[in-house]
Amino acid sequence: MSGIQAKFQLGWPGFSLDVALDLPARGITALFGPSGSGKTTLLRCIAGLEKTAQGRLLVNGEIWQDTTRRVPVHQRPLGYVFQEASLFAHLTVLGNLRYGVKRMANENSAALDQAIDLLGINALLHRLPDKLSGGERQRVAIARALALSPRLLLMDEPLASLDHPRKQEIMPYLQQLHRTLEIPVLYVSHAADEVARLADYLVVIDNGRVRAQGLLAETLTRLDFPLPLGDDAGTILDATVGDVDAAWHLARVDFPGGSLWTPDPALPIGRPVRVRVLARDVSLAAMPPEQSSIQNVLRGQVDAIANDAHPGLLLVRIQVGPSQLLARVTRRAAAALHIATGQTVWVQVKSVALMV
Ligand SMILES: Nc1ncnc2c1ncn2[C@@H]1O[C@H](COP(=O)(O)OP(=O)(O)OP(=O)(O)O)[C@@H](O)[C@H]1O
Repeated sequence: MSGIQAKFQLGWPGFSLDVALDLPARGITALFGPSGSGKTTLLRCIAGLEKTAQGRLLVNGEIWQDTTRRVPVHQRPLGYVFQEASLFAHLTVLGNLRYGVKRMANENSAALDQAIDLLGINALLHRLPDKLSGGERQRVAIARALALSPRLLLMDEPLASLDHPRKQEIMPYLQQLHRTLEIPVLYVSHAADEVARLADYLVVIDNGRVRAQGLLAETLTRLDFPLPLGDDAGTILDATVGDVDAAWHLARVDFPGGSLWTPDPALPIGRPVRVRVLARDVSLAAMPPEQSSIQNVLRGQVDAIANDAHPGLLLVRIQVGPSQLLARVTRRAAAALHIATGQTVWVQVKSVALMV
Protein backbone atom coordinates (compact mmCIF):
# COMPACT_ATOMS: atom_id res chain seq x y z
CA MET A 1 0.00 0.00 0.00
CA SER A 2 1.53 3.33 -0.98
CA GLY A 3 1.24 6.72 0.72
CA ILE A 4 0.97 7.43 4.41
CA GLN A 5 -1.74 5.98 6.58
CA ALA A 6 -1.63 7.51 10.05
CA LYS A 7 -3.97 7.11 12.99
CA PHE A 8 -3.01 8.64 16.31
CA GLN A 9 -4.58 9.34 19.68
CA LEU A 10 -2.89 11.23 22.44
CA GLY A 11 -4.24 13.07 25.48
CA TRP A 12 -2.77 15.81 27.63
CA PRO A 13 -4.54 17.98 30.20
CA GLY A 14 -6.36 20.56 28.09
CA PHE A 15 -5.56 19.03 24.68
CA SER A 16 -6.19 15.80 22.85
CA LEU A 17 -5.21 14.63 19.41
CA ASP A 18 -7.36 12.14 17.54
CA VAL A 19 -6.62 11.95 13.83
CA ALA A 20 -6.82 9.56 10.90
CA LEU A 21 -5.01 10.52 7.72
CA ASP A 22 -4.54 8.94 4.34
CA LEU A 23 -1.92 10.93 2.46
CA PRO A 24 -0.38 10.63 -1.01
CA ALA A 25 2.96 8.90 -1.60
CA ARG A 26 4.45 11.89 -3.39
CA GLY A 27 4.15 15.67 -3.38
CA ILE A 28 3.61 18.19 -0.63
CA THR A 29 0.82 17.80 1.92
CA ALA A 30 0.18 21.01 3.85
CA LEU A 31 -0.94 20.71 7.47
CA PHE A 32 -2.88 23.89 8.03
CA GLY A 33 -4.59 25.11 11.16
CA PRO A 34 -4.59 27.72 13.90
CA SER A 35 -1.95 28.03 16.57
CA GLY A 36 -2.27 25.25 19.15
CA SER A 37 -4.37 23.01 16.87
CA GLY A 38 -1.86 20.14 17.07
CA LYS A 39 0.16 20.39 13.86
CA THR A 40 3.57 20.05 15.52
CA THR A 41 2.27 17.32 17.80
CA LEU A 42 1.12 15.37 14.75
CA LEU A 43 4.55 15.70 13.09
CA ARG A 44 6.17 14.56 16.34
CA CYS A 45 3.86 11.51 16.45
CA ILE A 46 4.92 10.64 12.90
CA ALA A 47 8.59 11.06 13.80
CA GLY A 48 8.08 8.74 16.80
CA LEU A 49 8.91 11.50 19.28
CA GLU A 50 5.62 11.35 21.20
CA LYS A 51 6.04 8.22 23.28
CA THR A 52 2.50 8.28 24.67
CA ALA A 53 0.82 8.47 21.25
CA GLN A 54 -1.23 5.37 20.47
CA GLY A 55 -2.00 4.39 16.93
CA ARG A 56 -0.74 3.05 13.68
CA LEU A 57 1.57 4.48 11.04
CA LEU A 58 2.33 3.05 7.63
CA VAL A 59 4.72 4.82 5.28
CA ASN A 60 4.65 3.45 1.74
CA GLY A 61 3.69 0.02 2.99
CA GLU A 62 6.20 -0.12 5.86
CA ILE A 63 4.86 -0.28 9.39
CA TRP A 64 6.49 2.36 11.58
CA GLN A 65 4.06 1.92 14.44
CA ASP A 66 1.21 -0.35 15.40
CA THR A 67 -0.10 -1.95 18.56
CA THR A 68 2.77 -4.42 18.79
CA ARG A 69 5.80 -2.45 17.61
CA ARG A 70 7.20 0.97 17.26
CA VAL A 71 10.23 1.70 15.08
CA PRO A 72 12.56 3.83 17.24
CA VAL A 73 13.01 7.47 16.20
CA HIS A 74 16.60 7.04 15.01
CA GLN A 75 15.62 4.13 12.75
CA ARG A 76 12.89 6.05 10.92
CA PRO A 77 14.22 7.14 7.54
CA LEU A 78 12.90 10.68 7.72
CA GLY A 79 14.18 14.23 7.53
CA TYR A 80 12.88 16.88 9.93
CA VAL A 81 13.21 20.61 9.27
CA PHE A 82 12.27 23.01 12.07
CA GLN A 83 11.35 26.68 12.19
CA GLU A 84 14.88 27.58 13.17
CA ALA A 85 17.82 25.79 11.61
CA SER A 86 19.91 24.32 14.42
CA LEU A 87 23.33 24.00 12.81
CA PHE A 88 26.54 23.20 14.69
CA ALA A 89 28.20 26.59 15.12
CA HIS A 90 31.76 25.20 15.06
CA LEU A 91 31.29 23.24 11.82
CA THR A 92 31.24 24.68 8.30
CA VAL A 93 28.18 24.14 6.16
CA LEU A 94 29.84 21.10 4.59
CA GLY A 95 30.81 19.82 8.05
CA ASN A 96 27.19 20.15 9.14
CA LEU A 97 25.97 18.32 6.05
CA ARG A 98 28.52 15.52 6.46
CA TYR A 99 27.90 15.11 10.17
CA GLY A 100 24.53 13.45 9.67
CA VAL A 101 25.55 11.48 6.59
CA LYS A 102 28.60 9.93 8.31
CA ARG A 103 26.38 8.47 10.98
CA MET A 104 24.34 6.56 8.39
CA ALA A 105 25.00 2.88 7.81
CA ASN A 106 25.06 3.33 4.01
CA GLU A 107 26.71 6.65 3.48
CA ASN A 108 25.29 8.07 0.27
CA SER A 109 27.40 10.86 -1.16
CA ALA A 110 25.24 11.12 -4.29
CA ALA A 111 22.32 12.20 -2.12
CA LEU A 112 24.54 14.79 -0.43
CA ASP A 113 25.68 16.24 -3.80
CA GLN A 114 22.11 16.26 -5.06
CA ALA A 115 20.87 18.06 -1.95
CA ILE A 116 23.63 20.69 -2.31
CA ASP A 117 22.61 21.30 -5.93
CA LEU A 118 18.90 21.33 -5.22
CA LEU A 119 19.21 23.96 -2.50
CA GLY A 120 21.83 25.97 -4.41
CA ILE A 121 24.32 26.05 -1.52
CA ASN A 122 27.54 25.17 -3.36
CA ALA A 123 29.03 28.61 -2.76
CA LEU A 124 28.28 28.38 0.98
CA LEU A 125 29.96 25.06 1.78
CA HIS A 126 33.03 26.47 3.52
CA ARG A 127 31.26 29.13 5.57
CA LEU A 128 30.44 28.89 9.25
CA PRO A 129 26.75 29.13 10.18
CA ASP A 130 27.10 32.59 11.76
CA LYS A 131 28.14 33.91 8.34
CA LEU A 132 24.87 32.84 6.73
CA SER A 133 21.60 34.75 6.35
CA GLY A 134 18.46 33.26 7.89
CA GLY A 135 17.29 32.05 4.46
CA GLU A 136 20.67 30.45 3.71
CA ARG A 137 20.69 28.68 7.09
CA GLN A 138 17.29 27.26 6.35
CA ARG A 139 18.41 26.06 2.90
CA VAL A 140 21.35 24.29 4.60
CA ALA A 141 18.97 22.72 7.13
CA ILE A 142 16.77 21.40 4.30
CA ALA A 143 19.80 20.09 2.40
CA ARG A 144 21.02 18.38 5.59
CA ALA A 145 17.68 16.62 5.94
CA LEU A 146 17.68 15.53 2.28
CA ALA A 147 21.30 14.35 2.38
CA LEU A 148 20.11 11.48 4.58
CA SER A 149 18.04 10.10 1.65
CA PRO A 150 14.87 10.18 3.74
CA ARG A 151 11.73 8.38 2.68
CA LEU A 152 9.62 11.10 4.25
CA LEU A 153 10.36 14.79 4.84
CA LEU A 154 8.70 16.65 7.71
CA MET A 155 8.85 20.46 7.62
CA ASP A 156 7.50 22.46 10.56
CA GLU A 157 6.90 26.05 9.43
CA PRO A 158 10.31 26.27 7.78
CA LEU A 159 9.74 29.90 6.73
CA ALA A 160 8.13 31.19 9.93
CA SER A 161 11.28 32.79 11.35
CA LEU A 162 12.18 34.57 8.10
CA ASP A 163 11.18 38.08 7.01
CA HIS A 164 9.29 38.63 3.76
CA PRO A 165 12.31 39.14 1.44
CA ARG A 166 14.03 36.04 2.87
CA LYS A 167 10.83 34.03 2.34
CA GLN A 168 10.73 35.14 -1.29
CA GLU A 169 14.37 34.15 -1.67
CA ILE A 170 13.85 30.59 -0.42
CA MET A 171 10.49 29.95 -2.13
CA PRO A 172 11.97 29.01 -5.57
CA TYR A 173 14.03 26.30 -3.87
CA LEU A 174 10.94 24.91 -2.17
CA GLN A 175 9.11 24.99 -5.51
CA GLN A 176 12.05 23.14 -7.05
CA LEU A 177 11.78 20.52 -4.27
CA HIS A 178 8.12 20.23 -5.09
CA ARG A 179 8.90 19.45 -8.72
CA THR A 180 11.75 17.01 -8.15
CA LEU A 181 11.29 15.15 -4.88
CA GLU A 182 9.94 11.64 -5.19
CA ILE A 183 9.12 11.32 -1.50
CA PRO A 184 6.14 12.63 0.47
CA VAL A 185 6.61 15.94 2.28
CA LEU A 186 4.46 17.04 5.21
CA TYR A 187 4.62 20.81 5.47
CA VAL A 188 3.16 22.66 8.46
CA SER A 189 2.11 26.22 7.72
CA HIS A 190 -0.10 29.03 8.96
CA ALA A 191 0.31 30.95 5.72
CA ALA A 192 -2.34 30.53 3.01
CA ASP A 193 0.02 31.95 0.41
CA GLU A 194 2.67 29.28 1.10
CA VAL A 195 0.05 26.57 0.98
CA ALA A 196 -1.30 27.89 -2.35
CA ARG A 197 2.19 27.92 -3.84
CA LEU A 198 3.49 24.60 -2.63
CA ALA A 199 0.86 22.10 -1.63
CA ASP A 200 -0.84 19.38 -3.64
CA TYR A 201 -2.87 18.04 -0.80
CA LEU A 202 -4.32 19.84 2.20
CA VAL A 203 -5.11 18.69 5.72
CA VAL A 204 -6.96 21.17 7.91
CA ILE A 205 -6.48 20.60 11.63
CA ASP A 206 -8.42 22.27 14.38
CA ASN A 207 -8.34 21.48 18.08
CA GLY A 208 -6.57 18.16 17.57
CA ARG A 209 -9.02 16.90 14.94
CA VAL A 210 -8.87 16.69 11.14
CA ARG A 211 -11.60 18.97 9.82
CA ALA A 212 -10.92 18.38 6.13
CA GLN A 213 -8.41 16.59 3.93
CA GLY A 214 -8.14 16.27 0.17
CA LEU A 215 -6.61 17.62 -3.01
CA LEU A 216 -5.71 21.28 -2.56
CA ALA A 217 -8.06 22.85 -5.13
CA GLU A 218 -11.01 20.72 -4.02
CA THR A 219 -10.45 21.40 -0.34
CA LEU A 220 -10.03 25.14 -0.85
CA THR A 221 -13.41 25.36 -2.57
CA ARG A 222 -15.34 23.24 -0.08
CA LEU A 223 -18.32 25.23 1.12
CA ASP A 224 -19.76 22.66 3.52
CA PHE A 225 -16.70 23.42 5.59
CA PRO A 226 -15.42 26.81 4.42
CA LEU A 227 -11.85 27.30 5.56
CA PRO A 228 -11.36 30.19 7.96
CA LEU A 229 -9.19 32.00 5.44
CA GLY A 230 -10.65 35.51 5.50
CA ASP A 231 -9.16 37.55 2.67
CA ASP A 232 -7.17 34.53 1.54
CA ALA A 233 -10.28 32.55 0.56
CA GLY A 234 -10.00 31.51 -3.07
CA THR A 235 -8.77 28.70 -5.21
CA ILE A 236 -5.91 27.55 -7.34
CA LEU A 237 -6.04 26.40 -10.95
CA ASP A 238 -3.43 24.29 -12.68
CA ALA A 239 -2.89 26.02 -16.01
CA THR A 240 -0.41 26.40 -18.88
CA VAL A 241 0.82 29.51 -20.66
CA GLY A 242 -1.23 29.48 -23.87
CA ASP A 243 -0.39 32.74 -25.67
CA VAL A 244 1.41 36.05 -25.27
CA ASP A 245 0.16 39.46 -26.38
CA ALA A 246 3.54 41.17 -26.64
CA ALA A 247 2.07 44.57 -27.57
CA TRP A 248 0.21 44.74 -24.26
CA HIS A 249 2.68 42.71 -22.17
CA LEU A 250 0.01 40.17 -21.33
CA ALA A 251 -0.03 36.38 -21.31
CA ARG A 252 -2.99 34.06 -21.57
CA VAL A 253 -3.07 31.12 -19.20
CA ASP A 254 -5.34 28.24 -20.09
CA PHE A 255 -6.95 26.05 -17.45
CA PRO A 256 -9.47 23.24 -17.90
CA GLY A 257 -12.66 25.13 -18.78
CA GLY A 258 -11.31 28.58 -19.64
CA SER A 259 -8.52 31.13 -19.98
CA LEU A 260 -7.36 34.19 -18.09
CA TRP A 261 -5.13 37.10 -19.13
CA THR A 262 -2.40 38.18 -16.75
CA PRO A 263 0.64 40.49 -16.87
CA ASP A 264 3.20 38.59 -18.96
CA PRO A 265 5.43 36.54 -16.62
CA ALA A 266 7.93 36.02 -19.51
CA LEU A 267 7.51 32.27 -19.49
CA PRO A 268 7.56 30.05 -22.58
CA ILE A 269 4.30 28.99 -24.15
CA GLY A 270 3.29 25.56 -22.90
CA ARG A 271 4.87 26.06 -19.48
CA PRO A 272 2.67 24.76 -16.63
CA VAL A 273 1.78 27.41 -14.07
CA ARG A 274 -0.31 27.46 -10.94
CA VAL A 275 -2.80 30.31 -10.80
CA ARG A 276 -4.32 31.62 -7.60
CA VAL A 277 -7.64 33.42 -7.79
CA LEU A 278 -8.89 35.03 -4.59
CA ALA A 279 -12.63 35.11 -3.94
CA ARG A 280 -12.51 38.85 -3.24
CA ASP A 281 -11.17 39.44 -6.79
CA VAL A 282 -14.10 37.65 -8.41
CA SER A 283 -17.42 39.34 -9.08
CA LEU A 284 -20.57 38.03 -10.72
CA ALA A 285 -22.96 39.41 -13.34
CA ALA A 286 -26.25 38.03 -14.61
CA MET A 287 -25.56 39.29 -18.17
CA PRO A 288 -22.32 39.45 -20.14
CA PRO A 289 -20.78 42.82 -19.22
CA GLU A 290 -20.57 45.16 -22.24
CA GLN A 291 -17.80 47.53 -21.23
CA SER A 292 -15.57 46.91 -18.27
CA SER A 293 -11.94 47.36 -17.28
CA ILE A 294 -12.05 43.74 -16.21
CA GLN A 295 -11.04 41.72 -19.23
CA ASN A 296 -11.28 38.28 -17.74
CA VAL A 297 -14.90 37.25 -18.08
CA LEU A 298 -15.89 33.59 -17.93
CA ARG A 299 -19.26 31.94 -18.30
CA GLY A 300 -20.08 29.61 -15.44
CA GLN A 301 -22.79 28.07 -13.36
CA VAL A 302 -23.49 28.65 -9.69
CA ASP A 303 -22.70 25.39 -7.97
CA ALA A 304 -23.04 26.24 -4.27
CA ILE A 305 -23.61 29.19 -1.95
CA ALA A 306 -22.50 29.56 1.67
CA ASN A 307 -22.42 32.17 4.39
CA ASP A 308 -19.13 33.97 4.75
CA ALA A 309 -17.71 34.96 8.14
CA HIS A 310 -19.30 38.43 7.88
CA PRO A 311 -23.13 38.46 7.87
CA GLY A 312 -23.15 40.86 4.88
CA LEU A 313 -21.15 38.50 2.66
CA LEU A 314 -21.62 35.22 0.83
CA LEU A 315 -19.20 32.82 -0.79
CA VAL A 316 -20.41 31.53 -4.14
CA ARG A 317 -18.78 28.58 -5.88
CA ILE A 318 -18.98 28.66 -9.66
CA GLN A 319 -18.36 25.78 -12.00
CA VAL A 320 -16.40 26.81 -15.10
CA GLY A 321 -16.05 23.66 -17.20
CA PRO A 322 -14.46 21.11 -14.88
CA SER A 323 -12.83 23.86 -12.78
CA GLN A 324 -14.25 25.80 -9.85
CA LEU A 325 -13.85 29.39 -8.70
CA LEU A 326 -15.01 31.12 -5.55
CA ALA A 327 -16.56 34.59 -5.52
CA ARG A 328 -17.13 36.73 -2.45
CA VAL A 329 -20.20 38.89 -2.98
CA THR A 330 -22.40 40.95 -0.73
CA ARG A 331 -25.69 39.40 0.28
CA ARG A 332 -27.44 42.43 -1.24
CA ALA A 333 -25.73 41.96 -4.63
CA ALA A 334 -26.61 38.26 -4.58
CA ALA A 335 -30.26 39.12 -3.89
CA ALA A 336 -30.32 41.74 -6.66
CA LEU A 337 -28.92 39.21 -9.15
CA HIS A 338 -31.22 36.44 -7.84
CA ILE A 339 -28.16 34.23 -7.43
CA ALA A 340 -29.28 30.62 -7.07
CA THR A 341 -27.74 27.20 -7.52
CA GLY A 342 -27.70 26.14 -11.17
CA GLN A 343 -27.95 29.68 -12.52
CA THR A 344 -25.70 30.77 -15.38
CA VAL A 345 -23.50 33.72 -14.42
CA TRP A 346 -20.68 35.76 -15.91
CA VAL A 347 -17.67 35.63 -13.71
CA GLN A 348 -15.41 38.67 -13.76
CA VAL A 349 -11.90 38.04 -12.47
CA LYS A 350 -10.17 41.26 -11.49
CA SER A 351 -6.72 39.87 -10.83
CA VAL A 352 -4.90 36.57 -10.77
CA ALA A 353 -1.59 35.65 -9.17
CA LEU A 354 0.78 33.30 -10.93
CA MET A 355 2.52 31.06 -8.44
CA VAL A 356 5.88 30.98 -10.23
N1 LIG B 1 4.35 18.15 25.92
C1 LIG B 1 3.17 18.73 26.04
N2 LIG B 1 2.41 18.52 27.13
C2 LIG B 1 1.18 19.08 27.26
N3 LIG B 1 0.62 19.88 26.32
C3 LIG B 1 1.34 20.13 25.22
C4 LIG B 1 2.64 19.57 25.02
N4 LIG B 1 3.09 20.00 23.80
C5 LIG B 1 2.12 20.77 23.26
N5 LIG B 1 1.08 20.86 24.11
C6 LIG B 1 -0.21 21.54 23.84
O1 LIG B 1 -0.84 20.85 22.76
C7 LIG B 1 -1.53 21.75 21.91
C8 LIG B 1 -1.06 21.57 20.47
O2 LIG B 1 0.27 22.07 20.35
P1 LIG B 1 1.05 22.07 18.96
O3 LIG B 1 2.41 22.63 19.23
O4 LIG B 1 0.99 20.72 18.36
O5 LIG B 1 0.17 23.09 18.11
P2 LIG B 1 0.48 23.73 16.68
O6 LIG B 1 -0.75 23.59 15.86
O7 LIG B 1 1.75 23.17 16.14
O8 LIG B 1 0.70 25.26 17.11
P3 LIG B 1 1.61 26.41 16.47
O9 LIG B 1 1.06 26.70 15.11
O10 LIG B 1 1.44 27.56 17.42
O11 LIG B 1 3.03 25.88 16.44
C9 LIG B 1 -1.28 23.12 22.48
O12 LIG B 1 -2.40 23.46 23.27
C10 LIG B 1 -0.04 22.95 23.34
O13 LIG B 1 -0.04 23.89 24.39
